[in-house]
Amino acid sequence: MKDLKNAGRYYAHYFKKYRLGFLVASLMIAFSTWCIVVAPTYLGEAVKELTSYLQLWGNPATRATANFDAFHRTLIIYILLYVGDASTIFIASLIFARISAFATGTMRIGLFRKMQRMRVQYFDRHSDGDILARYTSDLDNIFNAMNQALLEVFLAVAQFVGILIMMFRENTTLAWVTMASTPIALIVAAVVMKKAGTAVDRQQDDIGRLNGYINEQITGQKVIITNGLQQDSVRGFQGYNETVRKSALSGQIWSGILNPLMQGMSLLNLAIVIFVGSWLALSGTMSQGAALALVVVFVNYASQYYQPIISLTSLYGMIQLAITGARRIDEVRSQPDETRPINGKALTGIDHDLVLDDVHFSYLPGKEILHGVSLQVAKGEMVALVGPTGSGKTTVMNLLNRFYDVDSGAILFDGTDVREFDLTALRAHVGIVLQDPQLFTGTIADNIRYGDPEASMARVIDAAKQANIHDFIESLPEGYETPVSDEQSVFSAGQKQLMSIARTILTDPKLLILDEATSNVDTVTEAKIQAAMDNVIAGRTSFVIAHRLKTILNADKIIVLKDGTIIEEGSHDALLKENGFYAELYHNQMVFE
Ligand SMILES: Nc1ncnc2c1ncn2[C@@H]1O[C@H](COP(=O)(O)OP(=O)(O)OP(=O)(O)O)[C@@H](O)[C@H]1O
Repeated sequence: MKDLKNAGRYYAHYFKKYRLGFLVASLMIAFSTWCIVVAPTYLGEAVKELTSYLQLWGNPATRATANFDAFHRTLIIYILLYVGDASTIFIASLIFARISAFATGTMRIGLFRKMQRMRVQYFDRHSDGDILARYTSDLDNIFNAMNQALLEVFLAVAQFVGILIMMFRENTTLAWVTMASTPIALIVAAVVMKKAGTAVDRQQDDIGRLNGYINEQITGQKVIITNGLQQDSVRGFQGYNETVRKSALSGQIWSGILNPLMQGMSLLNLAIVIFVGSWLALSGTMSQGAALALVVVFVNYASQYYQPIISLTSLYGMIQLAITGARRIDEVRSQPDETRPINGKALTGIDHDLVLDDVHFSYLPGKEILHGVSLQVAKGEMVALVGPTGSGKTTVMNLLNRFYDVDSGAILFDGTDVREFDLTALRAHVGIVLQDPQLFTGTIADNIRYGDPEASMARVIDAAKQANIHDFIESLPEGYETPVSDEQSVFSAGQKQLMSIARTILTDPKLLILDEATSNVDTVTEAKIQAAMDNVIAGRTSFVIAHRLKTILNADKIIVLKDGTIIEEGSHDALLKENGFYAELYHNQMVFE
């Protein structure tokens, strides 16, 4: 029920722009409903005309006066009513198709815009597949439901009300007889729908697990091949596949049972109406023609009466998926945006120092990761963060750039808390080279000027030269215009890393953060990356997160983090002299280098 209310609110938000379209479509539906519920009375009328014609024709005295004029007129009106019904439904369906296409388009762009404003935390806590599914299957489910179900729901409700009104106008007794079985039908429908809903939910969960398994096996394919685990992989798949088969079958049985069940009830109802109608006709209170006409009219109504219920139940699955889709997209919409200070201060650079003052931080409540980290970095200094895995190095980086905010303490640029700066200005001055470099669809030049799309070609080339990647780019047949796509990248990890360093150099950041930039590359590329890093670091205040200590020997200050606390701090030589944790780490590594 809560889901339904939320979905109602969600759709109302997107539909309010299309009020006029809804009004016109509603008028069309009202007219079509009027046509469809009034038509049976004309059929009854035609039967009456035909009976009276036959009576006149059967009597030689009146045979000359018998004619088909009235019968034909009534039949023409009857046909026109169906033409009116079909054409207005056609127009209404075009209007709904238009509204659906525009509304889902707006939802998609709204979702995309929202993603750009949201906190990094959301992306850290949700898998890529889950986020992608909101753009694909959830929005598709919403579109399908809007496109197909919206018109049907409007029509079903209007027709149901229309048929009820007309039946009571025509004959109260037969109207009650037609309606008598409704409570039983509704109870049956509710029970089956509940069963079907549970089965479909289980089916979707099982499909989700199957997809997760496939995704994992595709990503880990090389590990599977090198360990000769192909057969095990197939066996694992069979298990998931079997579960999906079973739950899909159960889902299909419960969903499929509803329609024939309702059709059966509708036929039973029809038989009862014909029986009672004929009994009423034979009881002699009406003329023969009127009695026959009444039976014809009610046979029509009784066969239409269940149609709205049948179409609503057959749309149930689709509507359920759209409600779930709305819940999942609304969940994204209701995520908090990044906190941006009102009238945030401008940041032009770091003139004196950068200070972390007793910083405490936790990703999850009650699980503190950084326990009172304090350090000072003078302008232009290079600081290296080292420490065992999970010690909090990347977390410090996340705070400098305000991907997350501290729980207590502060990060100060020239004495000003980072939370007071305009967020865009802050990010413009903080350059990050990530461990896993990201390339975007476009050309190499586009990728290098990604942070400043207006940058001239001369600046692009200059950045590439500083990043030691210019010669490689020039050696390509299309040079800087070589197409790039992260998905089908033909570049090595090192080449991607160098392009990403060039991208950072081009934005000329005042604070630079390099996260493990030399992992996973050969020694020649490592030397190139090291040289590129030296170029980009020169004269800039910078943090380097490194596992390979050889790359940070010339750091002005090395900070050793362990379990979220700084345990040692100083230059490489000073720390070696201290002969503590860093010295041990360094000597251990040198054995393998
Ligand atoms: N988004 C997150 N949500 C919850 N906990 C997180 C999140 N990111 C990191 N952590 C936890 O915070 C701790 C510090 O992680 P962090 O990534 O800062 O370590 P690290 O020193 O950079 O490690 P590594 O050298 O392996 O990259 C770890 O225990 C990790 O499990």
